[in-house]
Amino acid sequence: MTDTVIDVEGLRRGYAGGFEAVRGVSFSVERGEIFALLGTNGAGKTSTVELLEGLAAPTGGRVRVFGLDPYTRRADVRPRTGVMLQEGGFPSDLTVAETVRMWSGVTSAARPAPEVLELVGLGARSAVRVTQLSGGERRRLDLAMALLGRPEVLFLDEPTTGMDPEGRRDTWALVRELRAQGTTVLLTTHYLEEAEELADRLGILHEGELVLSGTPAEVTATRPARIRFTLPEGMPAGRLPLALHAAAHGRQVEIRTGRLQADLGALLRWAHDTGVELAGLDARSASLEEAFLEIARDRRRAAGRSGGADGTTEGAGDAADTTMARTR
Ligand SMILES: Nc1ncnc2c1ncn2[C@@H]1O[C@H](COP(=O)(O)OP(=O)(O)OP(=O)(O)O)[C@@H](O)[C@H]1O
Repeated sequence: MTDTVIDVEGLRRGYAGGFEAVRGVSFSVERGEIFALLGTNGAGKTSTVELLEGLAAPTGGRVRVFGLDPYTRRADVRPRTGVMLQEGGFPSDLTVAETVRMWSGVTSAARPAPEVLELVGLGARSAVRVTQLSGGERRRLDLAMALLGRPEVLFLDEPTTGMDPEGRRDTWALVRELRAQGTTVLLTTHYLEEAEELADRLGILHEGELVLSGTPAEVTATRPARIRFTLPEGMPAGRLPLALHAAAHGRQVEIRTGRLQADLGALLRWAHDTGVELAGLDARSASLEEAFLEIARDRRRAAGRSGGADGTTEGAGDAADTTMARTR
């Protein structure tokens, strides 16, 4: 049986002045799932997450966390959630341990300071003043605060920005460990590799609309795979099997296909039968990064076609049509 922890339906957020940053977003997150919200700068990620955190009331639609309205029932919802904001804003004259203790005072059933600092890899830095921490270490401290109350739901807004590769890997391992213990995680990130590594499902926001969502594999499957190779000298690309739509630049060939296995099979059979060696043969599915960039480009192009001077993408086609079945 599923246990829906976050449920968002037709969510809208308009700001004073009339700008609508979130335009009818719907998705749900099950207990123990990691859901990533992706989008370019200004896509509406933070505006959405703030509504889930109960920091503001939506101007339209509905959000439920544990079946409760996080804005009107903030007192019930907040103690069960952990929030890692983009800017923690700690008093910088305190040490790391003092900062944790200060926060513990306003957190019910807080983890002991040494435990939470060990969790985020700051155990050895507890006596250091916050002002002396590196950017990545501050993000770890932000994460420590979010974990202090053993939350059932963790909101992570760009958690690894500023971290070095090791810090990022450590944080990913920790987030996976938390998921294994049943924590539900809603993550926003600019790092597509991070979403690919962590997310069970993800949603791509563009100008306030959720244009695509699904598992990372489902999202990348909406984009063509690519086969690349170099033909031998004197072998024209026109000799390739007709079914393969190849773009050739000299001897370098690139085939874009929605049927990777079938086309790769046909290519290899042809190469075998004709005795042609395909130098540097490389066949791969689209990466999440490619899918993300193409979706943003398609949407911009579609908006241009529909003449939406205000940037709206109402009715703008192809990417929206590929929305996955589990988007609600
Ligand atoms: N208080 C506000 N008043 C008016 N407009 C706002 C306000 N806060 C955000 N916006 C606008 O709403 C849009 C979405 O902003 P938001 O911060 O949610 O995007 P984001 O996807 O989180 O971006 P980023 O990746 O840069 O953090 C932007 O165009 C932003 O300028």
